[in-house]
Amino acid sequence: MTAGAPWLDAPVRVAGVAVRAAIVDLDGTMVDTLGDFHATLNRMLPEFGLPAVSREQVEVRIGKGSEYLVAQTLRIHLDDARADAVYPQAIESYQRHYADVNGNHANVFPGVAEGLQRLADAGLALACITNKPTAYARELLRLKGLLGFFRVVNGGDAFPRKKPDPMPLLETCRQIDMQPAHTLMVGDSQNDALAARGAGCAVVLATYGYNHGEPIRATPAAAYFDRLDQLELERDV
Ligand SMILES: O=C(O)COP(=O)(O)O
Ligand SMILES: [Mg+2]
Repeated sequence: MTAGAPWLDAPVRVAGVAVRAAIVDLDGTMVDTLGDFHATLNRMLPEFGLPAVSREQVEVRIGKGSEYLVAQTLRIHLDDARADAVYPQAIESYQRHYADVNGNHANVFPGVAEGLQRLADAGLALACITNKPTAYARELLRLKGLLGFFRVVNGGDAFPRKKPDPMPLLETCRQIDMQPAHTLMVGDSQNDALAARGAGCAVVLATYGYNHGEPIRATPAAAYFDRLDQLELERDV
């Protein structure tokens, strides 16, 4: 082994893939934030004279960023023209309420802290990519005691394009000085898998996340996991 940072010298086999870094999604992978999204939307909607939404209605609209969530929620009761007309005020209201709600109705999924510790102990560099705004993502990770695991946290506003575009993964690999081929994407949705495929990263997917209401096993992945700390991991490959 040559001198230098341990992650440059020792690839780790995770779910059969030799990697030196892992990029981990936030909502639906590390933290169950459905309650935060639900509470925020139900503070926003009455301001526009609209009825409350159910958790089920929110769940299938998570994962493509706040803009998509708000635009699609407005369309439950409004036609496209009305929804487009109120959108600018609605997204402003949503972001204001989200800042207040962030983390209050959210829980870390079982096995996540232990799983991140295991990946870090194996020598992997860790980064977080989410479609939620960076400031909210950092605050949520801090509140849940997970921020310290990550060298970088990039939200949906960090780059001109969001997942499923590969840009956030490619830019994050550059920031942490890793090749995409040596970087594993850990996510919960088809969005994460598409971004990973476009970037040339392998992907593993959580079985407990959101995935827009679709069964996750329909999306090709190196592995599917029920708990992050149960991912197959082998050192010194
Ligand atoms: O849709 C969002 O705001 C966040 O979703 P993600 O953390 O799964 O990317
Ligand atoms: Mg997700």
